[in-house]
Amino acid sequence: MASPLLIPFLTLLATFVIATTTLTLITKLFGTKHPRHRPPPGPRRVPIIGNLHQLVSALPHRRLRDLAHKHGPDIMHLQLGELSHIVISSAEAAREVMKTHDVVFASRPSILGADIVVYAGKDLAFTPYNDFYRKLRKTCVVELLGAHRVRSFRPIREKEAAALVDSLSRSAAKGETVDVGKALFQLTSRATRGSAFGKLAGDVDGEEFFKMVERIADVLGGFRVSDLFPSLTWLPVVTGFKSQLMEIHRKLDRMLDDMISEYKERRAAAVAAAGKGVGGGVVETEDLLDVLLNLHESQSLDFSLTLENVKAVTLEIFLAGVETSATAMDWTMAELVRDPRVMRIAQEEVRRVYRGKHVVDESSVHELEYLDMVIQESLRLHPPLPLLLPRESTEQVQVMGYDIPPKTKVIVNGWAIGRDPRYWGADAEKFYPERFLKSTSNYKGTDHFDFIPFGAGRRMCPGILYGTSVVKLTLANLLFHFDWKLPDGSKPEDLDMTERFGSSARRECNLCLIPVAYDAM
Ligand code: HEM
Repeated sequence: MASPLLIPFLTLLATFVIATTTLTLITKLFGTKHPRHRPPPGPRRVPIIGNLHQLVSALPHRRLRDLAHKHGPDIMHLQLGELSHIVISSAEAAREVMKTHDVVFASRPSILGADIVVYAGKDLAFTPYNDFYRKLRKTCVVELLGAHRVRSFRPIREKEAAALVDSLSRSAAKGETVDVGKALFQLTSRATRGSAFGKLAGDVDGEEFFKMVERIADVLGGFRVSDLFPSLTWLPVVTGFKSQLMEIHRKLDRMLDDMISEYKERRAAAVAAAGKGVGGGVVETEDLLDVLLNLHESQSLDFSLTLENVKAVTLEIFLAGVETSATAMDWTMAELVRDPRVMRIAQEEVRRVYRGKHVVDESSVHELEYLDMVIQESLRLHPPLPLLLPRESTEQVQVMGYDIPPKTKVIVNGWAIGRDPRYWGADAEKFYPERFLKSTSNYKGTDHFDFIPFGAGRRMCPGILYGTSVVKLTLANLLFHFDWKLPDGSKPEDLDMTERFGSSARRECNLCLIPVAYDAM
């Protein structure tokens, strides 16, 4: 006979076995509701510095592409100092970051240089994604960089392009070699100065201002140890980096204050002359500083645009617009000189469209379709900001099936995506503008995410129209009025295309060429 305890024991045992099996089954079936954290793949890291040592020996966008090939062709995790980063290297992953989860990734991480120099959160490019940012962005897009405003600056662009042609014609007459890269940088600087504060009497030293802007661009470019180890607050102090930033900020702030004072005096005089009394009416807007000061004084926005915002945005237009546009033109000219076939087709087009005219103005630039493809192809191979601008996640999210915690820094390798054979075929590295005849990709970045020189989504560059207008008109002038030769009998294929990484990915060597005047008659 069975022990009286045996039946309850067996019942208990059976219940336990059934319960455990059922629980295991349920966990297996529905376990995805509480998945384990699944980080993106990435190379092994070492204590303290993480993967930082793997970025030192090459240009960051190239090194990141090589690492991504090995460890995560779509998305890769890197620990840079104290900060967790993801690197996006495919169009599919870029779409998830800049479209599917655009709001989650619309913030920018804090960067010491930007915090100190660009008025800590009062600007556009480095401000976190918040209500203030959204309102400022809308104002900039509508009031400063929209089609209407960019059209109003057409005379400035045409004047600067004509001045460059004059100066090159003088060099051509003497058979001189010209530093074309430098000339293009001066042109974008002057055109931006004209649009931003063209009405200044000139007392504010333009040269000095540009030198300061260049210094900021240098301190904002690349990866800074002080940004990667934010807990070491003493580091930028002992290295002198912080005081260097403060000095740049103080100087620029003073220059911007002087500009604003001059503007205010001139505007007050104009208002008084119109018999309206000081501060009584809105002065007709012309340049960007005028527009910003009008918005500041009239309080017509649904947020308060402070004088610090005015200064930050003015500064940022120079920071974001001058070097990027000049770099884009420099690369395009270098590619054209290296490829006489493409140069010939582009020149034939512009010389046909402007036949019989002495001046290449903006009236017919929209007809230059081949030149458009040339510019696109150059931006594909040489995006001036190869890693766009850094972003930061604001909440937990999944990208390509991997878990990304909040406050993860995001690097989008637009350069690698633009050269990826998965989207651009086996000849992805070749300069071949005709590929855009068939391609439906364009730099608006909203379709395929395989060509994003201006970024995409909420943080996309708001200066596309402004930038491409300068680039296209200037190049059309260079191609119409001149043929181009390399100095010292160098061959096109010998042109050095080495890059250097800074605030933008420029060419390492200056582009020195001999202009030969073309007789259009
Ligand atoms: C060929 C010329 C240019 C290129 C290649 C370029 C490229 C870019 C890129 C890649 C970004 C980051 C986008 C992202 O994070 O997704 C950006 C942002 C920005 N760009 Fe441009 N840019 C150019 C010209 C300009 C010009 C002319 C201006 C102004 C006059 C400008 C103003 C800005 C600003 C303010 C931002 C920050 C936007 C934000 O964070 O909301 N850019 N640009």
